[in-house]
Amino acid sequence: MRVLGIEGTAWCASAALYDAEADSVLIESDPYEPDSGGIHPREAAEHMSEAIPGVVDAVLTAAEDEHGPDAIDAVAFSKGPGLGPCLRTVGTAARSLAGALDVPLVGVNHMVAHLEIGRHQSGFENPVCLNASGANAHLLGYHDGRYRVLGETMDAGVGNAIDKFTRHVGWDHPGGPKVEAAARRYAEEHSGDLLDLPYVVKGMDFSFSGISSAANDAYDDGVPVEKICFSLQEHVFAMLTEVSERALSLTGADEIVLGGGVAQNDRLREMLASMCAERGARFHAPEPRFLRDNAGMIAVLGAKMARAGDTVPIPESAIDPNFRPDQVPVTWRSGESVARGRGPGSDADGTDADRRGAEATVEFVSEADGAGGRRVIKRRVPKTYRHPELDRTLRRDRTVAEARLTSEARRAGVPTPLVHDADVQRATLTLQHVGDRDLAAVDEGTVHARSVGRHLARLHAAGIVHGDPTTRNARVGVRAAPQESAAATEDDRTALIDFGLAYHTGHVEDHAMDLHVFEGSVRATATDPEPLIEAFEAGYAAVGDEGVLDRLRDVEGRGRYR
Ligand SMILES: C[C@@H](O)[C@H](NC(=O)OP(=O)(O)OC[C@H]1O[C@@H](n2cnc3c(N)ncnc32)[C@H](O)[C@@H]1O)C(=O)O
Ligand SMILES: Nc1ncnc2c1ncn2[C@@H]1O[C@H](COP(=O)(O)OP(=O)(O)OP(=O)(O)O)[C@@H](O)[C@H]1O
Ligand SMILES: [Fe+2]
Repeated sequence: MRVLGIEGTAWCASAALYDAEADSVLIESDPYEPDSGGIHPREAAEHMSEAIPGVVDAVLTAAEDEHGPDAIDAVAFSKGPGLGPCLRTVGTAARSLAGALDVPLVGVNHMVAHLEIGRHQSGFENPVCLNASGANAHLLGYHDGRYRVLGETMDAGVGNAIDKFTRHVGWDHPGGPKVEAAARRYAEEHSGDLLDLPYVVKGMDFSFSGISSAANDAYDDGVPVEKICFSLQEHVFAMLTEVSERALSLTGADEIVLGGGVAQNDRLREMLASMCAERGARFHAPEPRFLRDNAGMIAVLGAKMARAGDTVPIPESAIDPNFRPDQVPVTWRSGESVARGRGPGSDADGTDADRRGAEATVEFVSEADGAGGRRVIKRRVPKTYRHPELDRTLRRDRTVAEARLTSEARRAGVPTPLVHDADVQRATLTLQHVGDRDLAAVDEGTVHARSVGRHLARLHAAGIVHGDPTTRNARVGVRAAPQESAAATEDDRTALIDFGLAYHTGHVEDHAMDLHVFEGSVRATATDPEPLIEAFEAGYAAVGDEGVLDRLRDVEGRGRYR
């Protein structure tokens, strides 16, 4: 099968020929380069109208010269997400070409194409996928016929966050490669001294708006631009690597593929490769021509979809500027799930064997402490992928936060482990052992999910957010609560752990994010997530503020393709 792909979601007018038998890809691209500032949608669309015919013609001529007039079996195009005016131009070109050649048309999701090219090349079966592109940043995992969004940016895409700073400094678009070059110069010429910038992760979600503004302010205050570029990269890429590691830990997957234009950055690839090497996970990043926007990835996924019969009649081939990756029915893969690694005895099964979380190693010890209770020793081990200064700060701050807020949460009526000892220097906590297993390892978890809802509502009423309430950070058992109260209630069967990302806040938005993080983890790990989510929300509503649930709907509905 040979597929002609067309891409033009924002800046890159591109056409490609994918020959499935030879597994070869020919790509012709014509980029739009704005004279000043960022991408102007109208200019970008004009560029598409001018450039698409040329790149399509080049690819079609090459195909027909080699294979004759019936060279093409299907036409695939980027249906979204992207800039509406650009998508419409490309859609029109694709429809007329499919009509003229009399072949089927395939409508491809651009973000799913960014990740499928890595899966195709690596041969990995069930990777977690990190898409680091201009307008987006998200982690995806396959589960039951869809790519679930395990985590994503709550505001700007990662490339856009970097480009926002370079625009402020007056550099031309795209800014990413210039930031990379400046950061490399700084690392070579200086000791790699780091500027402290906001570092914001919430479970597997993250935010870049604070860091872009802080970088702009630092520039206005006279901090050398190379130092800001270096520090921007160190913070932003460490955030992406941390959430990727958390996704591996949560799902039990042991493979990662990377996609998107920002993935051309050597430092990002280096951090991910080093994190994976430390965990014993496999890592793949395609070569640069398949990372930045290109029609090659559209043609490759188009061929898989066409082979699965997933073509679209021309009247139904409308573009969708807000097309999310989790809306795509994945017709070209079978039913396996990214969370397959959670059978008994595996690291993610949540029963009691020493384990490695995303941040820490956890050792289970039987302590002769009079009460005969078991303990866990949690060590936040240094992460060699991140800058030593950033690593020290994060490990110290999180150890302190965990010790303090685990205890405060218990005083607010939420079952949490007793903190026996905190060694801040070594970033090590000794905690009471709670529960028999993680909620993620339980098949019938609705009772526990309801309790997690009530627990979070109590926490929020006390002005605390958990920051990482996942199904691996809820421990369940006949009696998971530490207190020996006479009558154990239903809520005593579920305890919350891992308060390293917890903080004090009364903001509805922060409370809603806690709910969003929990629901994301349920969708990532549960076979049938909906009953758990319903029970969780009912539990929250019974104790907490309905306004937070309204805000949750708002968080979920926000279009993030800006
Ligand atoms: C929807 C679609 O139009 C959009 N496409 C897109 O964002 O183009 P892409 O080629 O994936 O990524 C471009 C971004 O990639 C950044 N970039 C390119 N080279 C870079 C480098 N060496 N380091 C950091 N960023 C880099 C650019 O600054 C720019 O922000 C998307 O995939 O989100
Ligand atoms: N007090 C405890 N009692 C029983 N089990 C625990 C306790 N603390 C941790 N564990 C177990 O160890 C695992 C990892 O611990 P924890 O979540 O605190 O580490 P982490 O590295 O921060 O993990 P992640 O960031 O992946 O959630 C938990 O999922 C749980 O199975
Ligand atoms: Fe892209």
